[in-house]
Amino acid sequence: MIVDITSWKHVFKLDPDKTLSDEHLERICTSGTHGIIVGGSTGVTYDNTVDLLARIRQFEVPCVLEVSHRDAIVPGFDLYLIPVVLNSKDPKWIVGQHAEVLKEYGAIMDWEEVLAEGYVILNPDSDAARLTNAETTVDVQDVEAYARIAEHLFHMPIFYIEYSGTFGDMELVRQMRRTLRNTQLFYGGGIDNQEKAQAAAAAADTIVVGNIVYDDLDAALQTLYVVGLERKQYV
Ligand SMILES: CC(C)=CCC/C(C)=C/CC/C(C)=C/CC/C(C)=C/CC/C(C)=C/CC/C(C)=C/CC/C(C)=C/COP(=O)(O)OP(=O)(O)O
Ligand SMILES: O=P(O)(O)OC[C@@H](O)CO
Ligand SMILES: [Mg+2]
Repeated sequence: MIVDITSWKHVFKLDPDKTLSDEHLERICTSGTHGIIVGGSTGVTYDNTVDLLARIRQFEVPCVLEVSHRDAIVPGFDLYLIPVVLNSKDPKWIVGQHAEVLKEYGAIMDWEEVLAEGYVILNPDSDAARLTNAETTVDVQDVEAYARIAEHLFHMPIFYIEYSGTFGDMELVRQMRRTLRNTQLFYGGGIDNQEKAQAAAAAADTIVVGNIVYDDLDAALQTLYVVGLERKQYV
């Protein structure tokens, strides 16, 4: 199944490197969220990705892989999201890793199942920022330029403002929504209650809820209400 992400308002991001009980996984997957992104910046392996995919596949929710490591490209996901870190100071995270992988898979890939994500990583204290050597000292004009590069130069379907681990600047997110025409705006980082979910959902097209799933599942499920998703039996 190839999923249509353009209607996604809310997704959970599950990290193969973290532990989630069967009961909690069921509550997430049957919550009414529009999709599950499997991904993380560190500790993601082929084995822990296969394991998480198999567990999620017990449920009907769309499940996509956000590729973060070449050794963890697992067949069987509905779609593959490929991060391109536009504010990285190291080309390895913009095209380098990608070129290495495409030397191996390029000729046999089904491009219909792959979407590029133009990332801007803005929390300097996150693993993702450290790993990719992201330039996080940026202003609204810088981020706007990245948004235009993503949409108009690279024709990327997704522009992702990433504050992983902390709640970001919603005025900046709103401004990027005004700047983008067709590219879909993802926001992720620090959404850990209804109020923050409401603010992020008002600013971005799609909100991504990650860490709170592991820290406080009930709070994670509360983030669904504000995007108008149905209350399910476990909430
Ligand atoms: C055989 C088969 C199934 C083929 C399918 C086709 C396919 C998918 C081919 C791959 C094509 C391709 C071009 C792949 C690129 C491979 C690659 C390794 C790219 C590099 C990606 C990248 C820039 C990774 C850096 C880390 C990053 C930005 C990850 C994104 C997710 C993210 C920020 C998670 C946050 O992590 P988390 O741990 O939750 O947060 P903290 O930072 O706070 O810890
Ligand atoms: O884990 P949090 O801070 O919710 O961030 C979600 C997601 O954007 C991480 O890639
Ligand atoms: Mg991590």
